[in-house]
Amino acid sequence: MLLCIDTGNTNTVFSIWNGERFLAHWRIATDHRRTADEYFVWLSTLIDGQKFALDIDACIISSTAPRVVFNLRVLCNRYFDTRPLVVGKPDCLLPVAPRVDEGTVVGPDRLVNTVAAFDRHGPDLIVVDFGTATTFDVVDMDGAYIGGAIAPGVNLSLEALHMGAASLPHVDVTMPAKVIGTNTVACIQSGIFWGYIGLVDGVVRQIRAERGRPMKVIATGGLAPLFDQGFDLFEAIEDDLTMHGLRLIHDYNKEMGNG
Ligand SMILES: Nc1ncnc2c1ncn2[C@@H]1O[C@H](COP(=O)(O)OP(=O)(O)O)[C@@H](O)[C@H]1O
Ligand SMILES: CC(C)(COP(=O)(O)O)[C@@H](O)C(=O)NCCC(=O)O
Ligand SMILES: [K+]
Repeated sequence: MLLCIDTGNTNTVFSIWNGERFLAHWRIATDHRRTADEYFVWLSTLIDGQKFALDIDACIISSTAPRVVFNLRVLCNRYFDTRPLVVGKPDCLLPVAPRVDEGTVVGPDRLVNTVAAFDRHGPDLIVVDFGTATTFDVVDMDGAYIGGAIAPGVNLSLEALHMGAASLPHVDVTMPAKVIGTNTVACIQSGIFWGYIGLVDGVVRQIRAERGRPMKVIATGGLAPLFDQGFDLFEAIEDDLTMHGLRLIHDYNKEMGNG
């Protein structure tokens, strides 16, 4: 079985692929101090509640938090006796190389999303990922990542308001009933919700104009459904996009005789 690990700046998701389908998805807060032993205790406890044995013989990691990778590598080596593929490292092959400015280290999550979206939707796409940051990844005709946009994530913006303004409380993101808020919480919710609708719409519009093409928009990340309530911003919402991409990249490396 293949263990796919997707580490974002906020959460890390572990998924188990049995060659045909994902058997489980488990989520833990991202913390670079967590040791390989701690990961394993946590995984073993979760596996106890399942109908399958934890029989891992391959691992692939995508991490937007570089410091976490060391302990994840140790986990794979020590407990599963495998050398993990780490997306973005030279020894992990990608079907198509990104075309960006020399020296740019593209977020591995963006490379993985690109591979997954191209596989499912073909060429000429914009992938929007609502994670810690809200990212826009542009996928070219041949499936290459060719750049995009990075905006602060929804929760990061809410947190920044609370941190920077003495009288503003921490507020949960939701779609407000009205645009004109009549109390502080409703005002913040309106600013964030309608602000992000405008942000996504605006960035997509500008990318399409720059490319001179319609381009499909695929959304992923926990907050994507919130922004899809009747606005027709996205062609599809796929919460398993990153995991699908990790599996594809693993299979591609295997086909190429790598690892
Ligand atoms: N279903 C959800 N509803 C509300 N907030 C969510 C949901 N899923 C994730 N979040 C929040 O969205 C932010 C981004 O989460 P996540 O997609 O896991 O980010 P990352 O991949 O960068 O770690 C976090 O603040 C998280 O708490
Ligand atoms: C933009 C990101 C912070 C998004 O990370 P996430 O929200 O998934 O934690 C990450 O993709 C990253 O660190 N990128 C490096 C710069 C780049 O992609 O150009
Ligand atoms: K992300």
